[in-house]
Amino acid sequence: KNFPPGPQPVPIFGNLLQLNLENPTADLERLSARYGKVFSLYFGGRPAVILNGTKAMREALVTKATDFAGRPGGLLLSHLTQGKGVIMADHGPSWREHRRFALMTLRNFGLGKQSMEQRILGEVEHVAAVLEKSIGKSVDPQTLFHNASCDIICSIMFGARYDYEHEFFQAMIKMMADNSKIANGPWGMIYDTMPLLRSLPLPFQNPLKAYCTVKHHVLGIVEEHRASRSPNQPRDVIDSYLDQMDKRKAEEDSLFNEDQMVVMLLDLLFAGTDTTSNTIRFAVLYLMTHPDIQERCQREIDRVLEGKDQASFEDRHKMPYTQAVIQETQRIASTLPLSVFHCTTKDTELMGYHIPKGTLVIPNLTSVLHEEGQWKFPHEFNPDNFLNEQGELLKLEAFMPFSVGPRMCLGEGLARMELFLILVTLLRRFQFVWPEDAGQPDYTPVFGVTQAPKPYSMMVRLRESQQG
Ligand code: HEM
Repeated sequence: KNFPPGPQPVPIFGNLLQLNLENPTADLERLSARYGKVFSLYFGGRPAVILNGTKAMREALVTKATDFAGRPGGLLLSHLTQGKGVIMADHGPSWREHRRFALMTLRNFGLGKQSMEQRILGEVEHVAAVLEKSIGKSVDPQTLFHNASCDIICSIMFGARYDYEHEFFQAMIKMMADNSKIANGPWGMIYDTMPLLRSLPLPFQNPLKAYCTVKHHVLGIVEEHRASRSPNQPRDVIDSYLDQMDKRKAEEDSLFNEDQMVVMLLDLLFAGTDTTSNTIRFAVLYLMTHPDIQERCQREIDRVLEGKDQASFEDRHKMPYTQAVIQETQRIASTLPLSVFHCTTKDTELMGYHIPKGTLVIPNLTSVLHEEGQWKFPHEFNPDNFLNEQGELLKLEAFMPFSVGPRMCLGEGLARMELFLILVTLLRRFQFVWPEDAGQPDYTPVFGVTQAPKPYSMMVRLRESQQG
Protein backbone atom coordinates (compact mmCIF):
# COMPACT_ATOMS: atom_id res chain seq x y z
CA LYS A 1 0.00 0.00 0.00
CA ASN A 2 1.30 3.43 -1.03
CA PHE A 3 4.35 1.72 -2.57
CA PRO A 4 6.18 3.95 -5.11
CA PRO A 5 4.61 3.79 -8.58
CA GLY A 6 6.22 2.14 -11.59
CA PRO A 7 5.53 0.30 -14.83
CA GLN A 8 3.20 -2.70 -14.72
CA PRO A 9 5.19 -5.93 -14.14
CA VAL A 10 4.44 -9.21 -15.97
CA PRO A 11 4.50 -12.66 -14.30
CA ILE A 12 7.90 -14.39 -13.90
CA PHE A 13 9.96 -11.56 -15.47
CA GLY A 14 8.56 -8.58 -13.59
CA ASN A 15 9.78 -5.48 -15.48
CA LEU A 16 12.91 -7.15 -16.82
CA LEU A 17 11.72 -7.19 -20.43
CA GLN A 18 11.10 -3.42 -20.32
CA LEU A 19 14.76 -2.68 -19.59
CA ASN A 20 17.85 -2.73 -21.78
CA LEU A 21 19.83 -5.09 -19.59
CA GLU A 22 23.11 -4.26 -21.36
CA ASN A 23 22.72 -0.70 -20.09
CA PRO A 24 19.51 0.38 -18.33
CA THR A 25 20.70 3.99 -17.66
CA ALA A 26 18.47 5.58 -20.33
CA ASP A 27 15.46 3.45 -19.30
CA LEU A 28 15.85 4.54 -15.68
CA GLU A 29 15.97 8.19 -16.76
CA ARG A 30 12.82 7.74 -18.87
CA LEU A 31 10.98 5.95 -16.04
CA SER A 32 11.98 8.62 -13.52
CA ALA A 33 10.64 11.34 -15.84
CA ARG A 34 7.34 9.45 -15.96
CA TYR A 35 6.93 8.10 -12.40
CA GLY A 36 9.01 10.52 -10.30
CA LYS A 37 12.24 10.56 -8.30
CA VAL A 38 11.27 7.46 -6.33
CA PHE A 39 9.76 4.70 -8.44
CA SER A 40 9.49 0.93 -8.36
CA LEU A 41 10.49 -1.96 -10.62
CA TYR A 42 10.06 -5.70 -10.24
CA PHE A 43 12.99 -8.05 -10.76
CA GLY A 44 11.02 -11.23 -11.30
CA GLY A 45 8.71 -11.21 -8.30
CA ARG A 46 11.02 -9.05 -6.22
CA PRO A 47 10.10 -5.39 -5.79
CA ALA A 48 12.85 -2.76 -5.95
CA VAL A 49 12.78 0.98 -5.33
CA ILE A 50 14.96 3.20 -7.50
CA LEU A 51 16.27 6.44 -5.95
CA ASN A 52 16.87 9.34 -8.34
CA GLY A 53 18.19 12.83 -7.78
CA THR A 54 19.95 14.53 -4.88
CA LYS A 55 16.88 15.12 -2.70
CA ALA A 56 15.63 11.51 -2.65
CA MET A 57 19.17 10.17 -2.28
CA ARG A 58 19.94 12.34 0.74
CA GLU A 59 16.59 11.73 2.39
CA ALA A 60 17.12 7.96 2.14
CA LEU A 61 20.86 7.57 2.72
CA VAL A 62 21.51 10.44 5.16
CA THR A 63 18.30 11.52 6.91
CA LYS A 64 16.95 7.95 7.20
CA ALA A 65 20.41 6.38 7.12
CA THR A 66 19.70 3.39 9.39
CA ASP A 67 16.47 2.45 7.63
CA PHE A 68 18.30 2.25 4.29
CA ALA A 69 21.67 0.82 5.39
CA GLY A 70 21.00 -2.89 4.70
CA ARG A 71 22.37 -5.01 1.86
CA PRO A 72 20.13 -7.38 -0.08
CA GLY A 73 20.69 -11.13 -0.02
CA GLY A 74 19.81 -13.51 -2.84
CA LEU A 75 21.83 -11.73 -5.55
CA LEU A 76 24.83 -13.01 -7.50
CA LEU A 77 27.15 -10.62 -5.63
CA SER A 78 25.80 -11.64 -2.23
CA HIS A 79 26.13 -15.34 -3.15
CA LEU A 80 29.75 -14.83 -4.20
CA THR A 81 30.59 -13.44 -0.78
CA GLN A 82 27.95 -15.36 1.21
CA GLY A 83 27.03 -12.05 2.80
CA LYS A 84 30.40 -11.93 4.61
CA GLY A 85 33.13 -9.27 4.53
CA VAL A 86 32.08 -5.64 4.19
CA ILE A 87 30.51 -4.76 0.86
CA MET A 88 27.65 -7.26 0.77
CA ALA A 89 27.39 -7.87 4.53
CA ASP A 90 24.04 -6.90 5.93
CA HIS A 91 23.76 -4.02 8.38
CA GLY A 92 24.75 -5.73 11.65
CA PRO A 93 27.57 -6.18 14.16
CA SER A 94 29.88 -8.09 11.75
CA TRP A 95 29.61 -5.43 9.02
CA ARG A 96 30.06 -2.62 11.57
CA GLU A 97 33.15 -4.17 13.14
CA HIS A 98 34.75 -5.11 9.82
CA ARG A 99 34.09 -1.66 8.38
CA ARG A 100 35.63 -0.07 11.46
CA PHE A 101 38.60 -2.46 11.30
CA ALA A 102 39.20 -1.76 7.58
CA LEU A 103 39.01 2.02 8.04
CA MET A 104 41.29 1.94 11.06
CA THR A 105 43.84 -0.31 9.37
CA LEU A 106 43.95 1.83 6.22
CA ARG A 107 44.56 4.81 8.48
CA ASN A 108 47.27 3.00 10.45
CA PHE A 109 49.06 2.15 7.25
CA GLY A 110 49.36 5.80 6.60
CA LEU A 111 46.31 6.95 4.73
CA GLY A 112 46.86 10.69 4.81
CA LYS A 113 50.39 10.03 5.99
CA GLN A 114 53.66 9.52 4.25
CA SER A 115 53.78 5.75 3.83
CA MET A 116 50.61 5.35 1.78
CA GLU A 117 51.84 8.16 -0.45
CA GLN A 118 55.14 6.38 -0.92
CA ARG A 119 53.39 3.14 -1.94
CA ILE A 120 51.33 5.03 -4.53
CA LEU A 121 54.26 7.07 -5.83
CA GLY A 122 56.34 3.87 -6.03
CA GLU A 123 53.65 2.26 -8.17
CA VAL A 124 53.45 5.32 -10.44
CA GLU A 125 57.15 4.82 -11.21
CA HIS A 126 56.31 1.36 -12.60
CA VAL A 127 53.56 2.91 -14.71
CA ALA A 128 55.90 5.66 -15.94
CA ALA A 129 58.55 3.07 -16.85
CA VAL A 130 56.02 1.22 -19.04
CA LEU A 131 54.86 4.51 -20.61
CA GLU A 132 58.43 5.58 -21.34
CA LYS A 133 58.83 2.45 -23.44
CA SER A 134 55.68 3.46 -25.35
CA ILE A 135 56.76 6.98 -26.27
CA GLY A 136 55.70 7.86 -29.79
CA LYS A 137 53.47 4.77 -30.05
CA SER A 138 49.72 4.24 -29.75
CA VAL A 139 48.85 2.11 -26.72
CA ASP A 140 45.70 1.01 -24.89
CA PRO A 141 46.26 1.90 -21.21
CA GLN A 142 43.50 -0.35 -19.86
CA THR A 143 45.67 -3.17 -18.51
CA LEU A 144 48.36 -0.82 -17.25
CA PHE A 145 46.00 1.23 -15.08
CA HIS A 146 44.19 -1.88 -13.79
CA ASN A 147 47.53 -3.40 -12.85
CA ALA A 148 48.64 -0.26 -11.03
CA SER A 149 45.53 0.21 -8.90
CA CYS A 150 45.34 -3.50 -8.07
CA ASP A 151 49.01 -3.53 -7.07
CA ILE A 152 48.51 -0.57 -4.71
CA ILE A 153 45.80 -2.49 -2.85
CA CYS A 154 47.92 -5.68 -2.90
CA SER A 155 50.84 -3.88 -1.31
CA ILE A 156 48.61 -2.59 1.49
CA MET A 157 46.92 -5.94 2.08
CA PHE A 158 49.57 -8.53 1.32
CA GLY A 159 52.67 -6.43 2.01
CA ALA A 160 53.98 -6.92 -1.52
CA ARG A 161 53.21 -5.83 -5.01
CA TYR A 162 53.22 -8.25 -7.93
CA ASP A 163 54.99 -8.04 -11.26
CA TYR A 164 52.36 -7.07 -13.79
CA GLU A 165 52.92 -10.37 -15.63
CA HIS A 166 52.49 -12.56 -12.52
CA GLU A 167 50.05 -15.39 -13.26
CA PHE A 168 47.91 -15.09 -10.10
CA PHE A 169 47.88 -11.31 -10.39
CA GLN A 170 46.56 -11.50 -13.94
CA ALA A 171 43.94 -14.12 -12.96
CA MET A 172 42.75 -11.88 -10.14
CA ILE A 173 42.42 -8.81 -12.37
CA LYS A 174 40.53 -10.77 -14.99
CA MET A 175 38.18 -12.21 -12.37
CA MET A 176 37.35 -8.76 -11.08
CA ALA A 177 36.70 -7.23 -14.50
CA ASP A 178 34.60 -10.22 -15.65
CA ASN A 179 32.59 -10.36 -12.44
CA SER A 180 31.82 -6.66 -12.57
CA LYS A 181 30.57 -6.99 -16.12
CA ILE A 182 28.44 -10.07 -15.39
CA ALA A 183 26.98 -9.00 -12.04
CA ASN A 184 25.09 -5.96 -13.40
CA GLY A 185 24.61 -7.38 -16.91
CA PRO A 186 21.90 -9.60 -18.41
CA TRP A 187 23.23 -12.89 -16.96
CA GLY A 188 23.50 -11.34 -13.51
CA MET A 189 19.91 -10.12 -13.80
CA ILE A 190 18.74 -13.59 -14.86
CA TYR A 191 20.58 -15.13 -11.91
CA ASP A 192 19.07 -12.57 -9.54
CA THR A 193 15.50 -12.91 -10.78
CA MET A 194 15.15 -16.62 -11.64
CA PRO A 195 16.47 -18.78 -8.81
CA LEU A 196 15.37 -21.97 -10.61
CA LEU A 197 17.98 -21.44 -13.33
CA ARG A 198 20.90 -20.93 -10.93
CA SER A 199 22.25 -24.47 -10.99
CA LEU A 200 22.28 -24.66 -14.80
CA PRO A 201 25.63 -24.42 -16.60
CA LEU A 202 25.06 -20.83 -17.78
CA PRO A 203 27.62 -17.97 -17.94
CA PHE A 204 26.91 -16.85 -14.37
CA GLN A 205 28.73 -20.00 -13.18
CA ASN A 206 32.02 -18.45 -14.37
CA PRO A 207 32.24 -15.69 -11.76
CA LEU A 208 31.39 -18.18 -9.02
CA LYS A 209 34.24 -20.47 -10.16
CA ALA A 210 36.73 -17.65 -10.70
CA TYR A 211 35.96 -16.21 -7.26
CA CYS A 212 36.68 -19.61 -5.62
CA THR A 213 40.03 -19.90 -7.42
CA VAL A 214 41.19 -16.46 -6.29
CA LYS A 215 39.87 -17.09 -2.77
CA HIS A 216 41.91 -20.30 -2.61
CA HIS A 217 45.05 -18.40 -3.58
CA VAL A 218 44.43 -15.68 -1.00
CA LEU A 219 44.06 -18.40 1.66
CA GLY A 220 47.57 -19.53 0.66
CA ILE A 221 48.90 -15.98 1.20
CA VAL A 222 47.26 -15.94 4.65
CA GLU A 223 49.00 -19.22 5.51
CA GLU A 224 52.38 -17.75 4.50
CA HIS A 225 51.68 -14.76 6.75
CA ARG A 226 50.86 -17.03 9.69
CA ALA A 227 54.22 -18.71 9.31
CA SER A 228 56.32 -15.54 8.95
CA ARG A 229 54.56 -12.95 11.13
CA SER A 230 55.66 -11.43 14.45
CA PRO A 231 52.52 -10.83 16.54
CA ASN A 232 51.67 -7.16 17.13
CA GLN A 233 54.11 -5.98 14.48
CA PRO A 234 51.80 -5.89 11.48
CA ARG A 235 53.37 -5.53 8.05
CA ASP A 236 50.06 -5.27 6.25
CA VAL A 237 46.28 -5.78 6.57
CA ILE A 238 46.57 -9.58 6.88
CA ASP A 239 48.95 -9.31 9.86
CA SER A 240 46.65 -6.73 11.47
CA TYR A 241 43.67 -9.04 11.04
CA LEU A 242 45.59 -11.99 12.54
CA ASP A 243 46.48 -9.76 15.53
CA GLN A 244 42.80 -8.88 15.86
CA MET A 245 41.85 -12.58 15.79
CA ASP A 246 44.39 -13.29 18.56
CA LYS A 247 43.03 -10.44 20.66
CA ARG A 248 39.49 -11.71 20.38
CA LYS A 249 40.26 -15.39 20.80
CA ALA A 250 38.84 -15.40 24.30
CA GLU A 251 35.51 -13.95 23.16
CA GLU A 252 32.74 -16.41 22.58
CA ASP A 253 31.35 -15.92 19.04
CA SER A 254 34.18 -13.63 17.88
CA LEU A 255 33.22 -11.94 14.63
CA PHE A 256 36.80 -12.11 13.38
CA ASN A 257 37.73 -15.36 11.68
CA GLU A 258 39.66 -16.54 8.66
CA ASP A 259 36.63 -16.85 6.41
CA GLN A 260 35.57 -13.27 7.13
CA MET A 261 39.14 -12.08 6.59
CA VAL A 262 39.46 -13.62 3.13
CA VAL A 263 36.13 -12.19 1.96
CA MET A 264 37.08 -8.77 3.36
CA LEU A 265 40.44 -8.89 1.54
CA LEU A 266 38.71 -9.80 -1.71
CA ASP A 267 36.15 -7.04 -1.08
CA LEU A 268 38.88 -4.43 -0.79
CA LEU A 269 40.62 -5.74 -3.91
CA PHE A 270 37.37 -5.83 -5.84
CA ALA A 271 36.21 -2.42 -4.61
CA GLY A 272 39.56 -0.74 -5.08
CA THR A 273 40.76 -1.92 -8.48
CA ASP A 274 38.29 -1.30 -11.33
CA THR A 275 36.82 1.78 -9.65
CA THR A 276 40.07 3.70 -9.48
CA SER A 277 41.52 2.46 -12.75
CA ASN A 278 38.38 3.10 -14.79
CA THR A 279 38.27 6.63 -13.39
CA ILE A 280 41.88 7.17 -14.49
CA ARG A 281 41.07 5.77 -17.94
CA PHE A 282 38.17 8.20 -18.25
CA ALA A 283 40.40 11.08 -17.09
CA VAL A 284 43.04 10.31 -19.73
CA LEU A 285 40.36 9.97 -22.42
CA TYR A 286 38.87 13.39 -21.60
CA LEU A 287 42.27 15.06 -21.20
CA MET A 288 43.48 13.78 -24.57
CA THR A 289 40.39 15.00 -26.31
CA HIS A 290 40.41 18.36 -24.45
CA PRO A 291 44.08 19.39 -24.93
CA ASP A 292 43.43 22.93 -23.61
CA ILE A 293 42.29 21.45 -20.28
CA GLN A 294 45.28 19.10 -20.20
CA GLU A 295 47.68 22.01 -20.75
CA ARG A 296 46.04 24.13 -18.08
CA CYS A 297 46.49 21.28 -15.56
CA GLN A 298 50.11 20.90 -16.60
CA ARG A 299 50.79 24.61 -16.11
CA GLU A 300 49.31 24.44 -12.61
CA ILE A 301 51.24 21.26 -11.79
CA ASP A 302 54.54 22.73 -13.08
CA ARG A 303 54.06 25.88 -11.04
CA VAL A 304 53.20 24.14 -7.77
CA LEU A 305 55.84 21.41 -8.06
CA GLU A 306 58.66 23.63 -9.27
CA GLY A 307 61.89 22.49 -7.63
CA LYS A 308 60.28 19.40 -6.06
CA ASP A 309 61.10 15.79 -6.98
CA GLN A 310 57.63 14.41 -6.32
CA ALA A 311 54.07 15.47 -5.77
CA SER A 312 52.54 15.03 -2.34
CA PHE A 313 48.83 14.75 -1.50
CA GLU A 314 49.11 18.04 0.44
CA ASP A 315 49.85 19.82 -2.87
CA ARG A 316 46.22 19.36 -3.87
CA HIS A 317 45.26 22.43 -1.85
CA LYS A 318 47.36 24.52 -4.22
CA MET A 319 45.89 22.88 -7.33
CA PRO A 320 42.18 23.76 -7.48
CA TYR A 321 42.04 23.41 -11.27
CA THR A 322 43.58 19.91 -11.31
CA GLN A 323 41.26 18.88 -8.49
CA ALA A 324 38.29 20.26 -10.42
CA VAL A 325 39.36 18.18 -13.45
CA ILE A 326 39.58 15.02 -11.35
CA GLN A 327 36.19 15.63 -9.72
CA GLU A 328 34.64 16.49 -13.07
CA THR A 329 35.95 13.19 -14.43
CA GLN A 330 34.36 11.36 -11.52
CA ARG A 331 31.11 13.21 -12.09
CA ILE A 332 30.85 12.59 -15.80
CA ALA A 333 32.20 9.03 -15.62
CA SER A 334 29.84 8.00 -12.81
CA THR A 335 32.05 5.00 -12.10
CA LEU A 336 29.51 3.15 -9.95
CA PRO A 337 26.34 4.15 -11.81
CA LEU A 338 23.95 2.26 -9.54
CA SER A 339 26.19 2.40 -6.46
CA VAL A 340 26.00 -0.88 -4.56
CA PHE A 341 22.41 -2.00 -3.96
CA HIS A 342 20.95 -1.28 -0.53
CA CYS A 343 18.01 -2.80 1.29
CA THR A 344 15.63 -1.40 3.91
CA THR A 345 16.24 -2.62 7.45
CA LYS A 346 12.66 -1.87 8.61
CA ASP A 347 9.33 -0.54 7.35
CA THR A 348 9.94 3.08 6.46
CA GLU A 349 8.77 6.09 4.47
CA LEU A 350 10.44 8.04 1.71
CA MET A 351 9.08 11.18 0.06
CA GLY A 352 5.61 10.22 1.22
CA TYR A 353 5.76 6.59 0.02
CA HIS A 354 5.68 3.51 2.21
CA ILE A 355 8.61 1.11 1.75
CA PRO A 356 8.47 -2.21 3.60
CA LYS A 357 11.40 -3.83 5.42
CA GLY A 358 13.63 -5.92 3.14
CA THR A 359 12.90 -3.95 -0.06
CA LEU A 360 15.76 -3.81 -2.57
CA VAL A 361 16.90 -0.18 -2.97
CA ILE A 362 18.89 0.95 -6.03
CA PRO A 363 20.61 4.34 -5.66
CA ASN A 364 20.92 5.72 -9.20
CA LEU A 365 24.05 7.80 -8.62
CA THR A 366 24.20 8.85 -12.29
CA SER A 367 20.87 10.64 -11.84
CA VAL A 368 22.51 12.81 -9.17
CA LEU A 369 25.86 13.33 -10.88
CA HIS A 370 24.11 14.46 -14.10
CA GLU A 371 21.07 16.12 -12.49
CA GLU A 372 19.80 19.26 -14.15
CA GLY A 373 19.59 22.16 -11.71
CA GLN A 374 22.55 20.84 -9.70
CA TRP A 375 25.30 21.53 -12.25
CA LYS A 376 26.23 24.46 -14.45
CA PHE A 377 26.93 22.04 -17.31
CA PRO A 378 25.24 18.74 -16.37
CA HIS A 379 25.87 16.96 -19.68
CA GLU A 380 29.31 18.14 -20.74
CA PHE A 381 32.83 17.62 -19.46
CA ASN A 382 33.64 21.00 -17.97
CA PRO A 383 35.81 21.53 -14.84
CA ASP A 384 33.99 24.86 -14.31
CA ASN A 385 31.26 22.74 -12.75
CA PHE A 386 33.50 22.70 -9.67
CA LEU A 387 34.99 26.22 -9.75
CA ASN A 388 33.68 29.59 -8.68
CA GLU A 389 34.45 32.89 -10.46
CA GLN A 390 37.71 33.18 -8.52
CA GLY A 391 38.85 29.74 -9.67
CA GLU A 392 38.36 28.25 -6.20
CA LEU A 393 37.16 24.68 -5.73
CA LEU A 394 33.50 24.34 -4.75
CA LYS A 395 32.08 21.76 -2.33
CA LEU A 396 28.83 20.56 -3.90
CA GLU A 397 26.08 18.55 -2.29
CA ALA A 398 25.33 16.63 -5.50
CA PHE A 399 28.92 15.43 -5.90
CA MET A 400 28.53 11.93 -4.48
CA PRO A 401 30.51 9.45 -6.60
CA PHE A 402 31.37 7.64 -3.34
CA SER A 403 27.71 7.68 -2.23
CA VAL A 404 26.69 9.18 1.14
CA GLY A 405 25.67 7.93 4.58
CA PRO A 406 26.95 5.10 6.77
CA ARG A 407 27.56 2.76 3.82
CA MET A 408 29.50 5.25 1.75
CA CYS A 409 32.77 4.10 0.22
CA LEU A 410 35.29 3.32 2.91
CA GLY A 411 38.14 3.64 0.42
CA GLU A 412 37.33 7.24 -0.50
CA GLY A 413 40.46 8.65 1.12
CA LEU A 414 42.72 6.12 -0.58
CA ALA A 415 40.96 6.52 -3.94
CA ARG A 416 41.26 10.31 -3.87
CA MET A 417 44.94 10.06 -2.99
CA GLU A 418 45.54 7.59 -5.82
CA LEU A 419 43.68 9.63 -8.43
CA PHE A 420 45.56 12.78 -7.48
CA LEU A 421 49.08 11.37 -7.20
CA ILE A 422 48.84 9.16 -10.29
CA LEU A 423 47.38 11.82 -12.57
CA VAL A 424 49.59 14.65 -11.31
CA THR A 425 52.78 12.58 -11.63
CA LEU A 426 51.93 11.34 -15.13
CA LEU A 427 50.73 14.74 -16.41
CA ARG A 428 53.91 16.37 -15.16
CA ARG A 429 56.00 13.97 -17.21
CA PHE A 430 53.91 13.06 -20.24
CA GLN A 431 51.62 14.59 -22.77
CA PHE A 432 48.69 12.38 -23.75
CA VAL A 433 47.59 12.77 -27.35
CA TRP A 434 44.52 11.44 -29.15
CA PRO A 435 45.99 9.51 -32.13
CA GLU A 436 45.32 11.11 -35.50
CA ASP A 437 43.88 7.91 -36.96
CA ALA A 438 41.59 7.21 -33.95
CA GLY A 439 38.51 8.90 -35.40
CA GLN A 440 35.92 10.62 -33.23
CA PRO A 441 36.20 9.84 -29.51
CA ASP A 442 33.32 7.79 -28.12
CA TYR A 443 32.63 8.61 -24.47
CA THR A 444 29.71 6.17 -24.13
CA PRO A 445 30.50 4.05 -21.07
CA VAL A 446 30.44 0.26 -20.99
CA PHE A 447 27.93 -0.50 -18.23
CA GLY A 448 28.76 -2.81 -15.30
CA VAL A 449 28.90 -2.63 -11.50
CA THR A 450 31.73 -0.27 -12.39
CA GLN A 451 31.44 1.64 -15.63
CA ALA A 452 34.42 1.73 -17.99
CA PRO A 453 35.21 3.72 -21.12
CA LYS A 454 35.30 1.74 -24.35
CA PRO A 455 38.85 0.55 -25.11
CA TYR A 456 40.84 3.35 -26.77
CA SER A 457 44.38 4.10 -27.88
CA MET A 458 46.52 6.94 -26.63
CA MET A 459 49.78 8.43 -27.90
CA VAL A 460 52.35 9.19 -25.25
CA ARG A 461 54.91 11.98 -25.63
CA LEU A 462 57.57 13.08 -23.19
CA ARG A 463 56.87 16.71 -22.28
CA GLU A 464 59.47 19.21 -23.43
CA SER A 465 60.32 20.19 -19.85
CA GLN A 466 61.26 16.52 -19.23
CA GLN A 467 63.53 16.10 -22.23
CA GLY A 468 67.34 16.02 -21.94
C1 HEM B 1 37.26 6.12 -7.63
C2 HEM B 1 37.21 5.09 -6.84
C3 HEM B 1 36.01 4.61 -6.07
C4 HEM B 1 34.68 4.92 -6.19
C5 HEM B 1 34.03 5.85 -7.21
C6 HEM B 1 33.97 4.16 -5.18
C7 HEM B 1 32.60 4.23 -4.98
C8 HEM B 1 31.91 3.45 -4.06
C9 HEM B 1 30.48 3.44 -3.91
C10 HEM B 1 29.49 4.27 -4.74
C11 HEM B 1 30.18 2.55 -2.94
C12 HEM B 1 28.77 2.15 -2.47
C13 HEM B 1 28.35 2.92 -1.26
C14 HEM B 1 26.95 2.61 -0.83
O1 HEM B 1 26.53 1.45 -0.86
O2 HEM B 1 26.19 3.55 -0.46
C15 HEM B 1 31.42 2.01 -2.45
C16 HEM B 1 31.50 1.09 -1.43
C17 HEM B 1 32.69 0.57 -0.97
N1 HEM B 1 33.96 0.90 -1.40
FE1 HEM B 1 34.43 2.24 -2.85
N2 HEM B 1 34.87 3.42 -4.45
C18 HEM B 1 36.13 3.67 -4.95
C19 HEM B 1 37.33 3.14 -4.49
C20 HEM B 1 37.44 2.29 -3.42
C21 HEM B 1 38.70 1.81 -2.87
C22 HEM B 1 40.09 2.21 -3.34
C23 HEM B 1 38.37 0.96 -1.85
C24 HEM B 1 39.23 0.16 -0.89
C25 HEM B 1 40.36 0.14 -0.60
C26 HEM B 1 36.93 0.91 -1.74
C27 HEM B 1 36.23 0.15 -0.83
C28 HEM B 1 34.85 0.14 -0.69
C29 HEM B 1 34.14 -0.73 0.23
C30 HEM B 1 34.76 -1.74 1.20
C31 HEM B 1 32.78 -0.44 0.07
C32 HEM B 1 31.61 -1.04 0.85
C33 HEM B 1 31.30 -0.18 2.06
C34 HEM B 1 30.17 -0.74 2.94
O3 HEM B 1 29.33 -1.47 2.46
O4 HEM B 1 30.16 -0.41 4.14
N3 HEM B 1 36.40 1.73 -2.70
N4 HEM B 1 32.47 2.58 -3.14
